[in-house]
Amino acid sequence: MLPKDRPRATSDPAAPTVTTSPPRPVSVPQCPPSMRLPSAVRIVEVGARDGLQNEPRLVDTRVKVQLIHDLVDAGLRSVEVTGFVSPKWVPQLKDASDVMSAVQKKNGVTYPVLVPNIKGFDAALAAGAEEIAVFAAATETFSHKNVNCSIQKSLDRFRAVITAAQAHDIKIRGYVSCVVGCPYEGHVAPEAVADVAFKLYEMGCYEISLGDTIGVGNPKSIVQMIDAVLRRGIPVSALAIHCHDTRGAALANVLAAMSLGLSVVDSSVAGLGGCPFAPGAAGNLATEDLIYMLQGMGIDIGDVNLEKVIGIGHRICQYLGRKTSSRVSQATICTVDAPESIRHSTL
Ligand SMILES: CC(C)(COP(=O)([O-])OP(=O)([O-])OC[C@H]1O[C@@H](n2cnc3c(N)ncnc32)[C@H](O)[C@@H]1OP(=O)([O-])[O-])[C@@H](O)C(=O)NCCC(=O)NCCSC(=O)C[C@@](C)(O)CC(=O)[O-]
Repeated sequence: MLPKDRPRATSDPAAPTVTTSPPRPVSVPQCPPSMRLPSAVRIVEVGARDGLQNEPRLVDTRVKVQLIHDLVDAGLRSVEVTGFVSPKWVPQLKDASDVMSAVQKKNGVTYPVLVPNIKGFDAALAAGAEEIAVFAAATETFSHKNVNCSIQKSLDRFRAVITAAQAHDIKIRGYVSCVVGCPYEGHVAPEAVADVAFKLYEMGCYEISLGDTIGVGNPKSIVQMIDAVLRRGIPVSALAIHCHDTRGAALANVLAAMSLGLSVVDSSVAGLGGCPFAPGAAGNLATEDLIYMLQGMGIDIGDVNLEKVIGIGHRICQYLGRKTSSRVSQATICTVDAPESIRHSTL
């Protein structure tokens, strides 16, 4: 209100009445509430599976095994190895048994593998898997495109897989794809995600990874979706976030998820990846970028060596003949002449 328009407190009967209310206490500007972020985060590295499954050129089995060994050597403690899926559907992973048998497992590291049905479970078991991941979708069309059946049918298959896995003391992780958007159906209702996530959790998945498969989420839609999942009854400790970086929002989305208490984050070295049945989906959030952010914020991610992960990303990209998607990695190349502290460490 401009001064000339301000109501005048005079005895002029034409003047607007000014009601005087008791003085209000001076309000001190509040600092924005600080985000209640978890003090520790577990990174689930999915580069060897999600990262490579969409590569057009067949990757040599030895290269995959070396990649897995290197990632573990760099300090990552959950490294997804491969998928026991139909080779007709995903030819890149047809060497799943060979990769799994060649991996030299280390104590304290988990090596989950994707399993779509009992056939895949039997093969994973024979290859020595100790943790599997089943994968459902929040939309019918994506479910058909990815696993050739309805959501309900896929859950029925997973029930059989989970029962068999439990009989062998094998841990089961669950994925839900298309948690905010679907390449075929568009917007996805948070409640639809919550339904599928809860069914997987109820069946026995110890952790549910919520996948923004095509990277259309933003911090607001991610929070709304997770909120619906939490309200459905899954504890936050049983949730993980899996963001593809198609539109550059993956890191922001991870931080939004963490602000709700999520402390497990999937990522892929060099940002490799994408689902073959999700057209337009780019790679995952780059592990290098995630490490840089979390270490810089003082969040405990274990003894993970960023420099080593950057090196692994460069090597696998060189092999694949592609450019890394990791911004941290790109920045490291740009600043080769800069002081060591700027090149490699978090500021
Ligand atoms: C589910 C099926 C098998 C159904 O596929 P289908 O064609 O309906 O299966 P089927 O039972 O009719 O079998 C067809 C053929 O595949 C064989 N077969 C059947 N099962 C297996 C198996 N497990 N391992 C090896 N072979 C198998 C089976 O033996 C048969 O061989 P044939 O008799 O014709 O010679 C197929 O659709 C499939 O394998 N889909 C997997 C797709 C996939 O891997 N997608 C990528 C992973 S999901 C993802 O990336 C998203 C995620 C997890 O990262 C999170 C996110 O970002 O959202």
